[in-house]
Amino acid sequence: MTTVAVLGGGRIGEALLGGLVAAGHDPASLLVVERDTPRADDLVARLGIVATDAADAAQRADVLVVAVKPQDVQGVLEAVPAGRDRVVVSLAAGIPTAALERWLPAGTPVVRVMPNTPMLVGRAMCVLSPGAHADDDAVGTAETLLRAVGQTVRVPEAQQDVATALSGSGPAYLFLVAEAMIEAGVGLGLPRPVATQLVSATVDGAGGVLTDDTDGPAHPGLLREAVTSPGGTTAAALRTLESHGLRAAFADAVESCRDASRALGAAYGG
Ligand SMILES: NC(=O)C1=CN([C@@H]2O[C@H](COP(=O)(O)OP(=O)(O)OC[C@H]3O[C@@H](n4cnc5c(N)ncnc54)[C@H](OP(=O)(O)O)[C@@H]3O)[C@@H](O)[C@H]2O)C=CC1
Ligand SMILES: O=C(O)[C@@H]1CCC=N1
Repeated sequence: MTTVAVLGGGRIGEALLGGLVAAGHDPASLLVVERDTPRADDLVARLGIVATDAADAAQRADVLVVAVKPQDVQGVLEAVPAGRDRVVVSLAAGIPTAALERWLPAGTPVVRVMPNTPMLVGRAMCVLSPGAHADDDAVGTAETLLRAVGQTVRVPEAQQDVATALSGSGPAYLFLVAEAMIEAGVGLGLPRPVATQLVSATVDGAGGVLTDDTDGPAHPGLLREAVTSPGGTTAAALRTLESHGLRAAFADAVESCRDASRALGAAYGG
């Protein structure tokens, strides 16, 4: 079984490790390098994986996953000794493959990936772009790993910033919408557990309908129309949302996110 080492056992590192364990990956082949010792101990206790240091991880791993904050990536990678062949998969927002390659031993195959936290439940969207030394085998290794925890798609690296703004950060937008709906329901008198159940099931169900391609790809506009009876309740709600500029807010938010990712890349020579 492929030995995977995750450098950084924070939120996305845990989502990947937890998703891999849930998908049946042998926990003994999953290594984590996490400088926060209580957190590392907690991951070991809950997931049955192995905590180790960067040198040991680099020696043992077939795939080295970078899951630290963008500003920590250079330090983590420069501590990786040259040695055996391995694929480096970076989950860091904004950091270009050219920068990753500069910080790694010459010729290291690098795959830049924008994942998202639904990894934890096997429903990630992972957007991949290969670096200069990543051949089809290297990209295939990354895809095989990530398909255990969701879907993958390859894009040219120039599209990674927009991908970050849709699928990487996107779960946060949807959680905010869910939170706002729950609070609205509570404000109108529903008990919080009931409001939470109604909204969670609605988000899950709507997602299921949107991704069901039995009759071809679904169109969200048509699905919305199917809920909207002429002169009915949904039309009243949608009119209110449009009057508050919901579409423009999303367009601006996605652009701000794209720009933030682009600025990170620019800071590292991308
Ligand atoms: N969270 C998300 O939804 C997504 C995150 N990403 C990307 O994933 C990366 C990680 O994000 P996230 O998981 O949210 O961040 P976190 O801060 O939750 O996790 C990073 C972890 O790595 C640890 N760490 C940092 N440097 C080292 C080191 N040298 N050795 C060992 N451990 C180290 C940090 O410790 P300490 O707390 O002490 O710094 C922290 O526990 C980022 O680059 C982000 O852009 C991508 C897509 C989605
Ligand atoms: O907010 C961030 O910077 C990271 C990248 C995408 C999701 N979370």
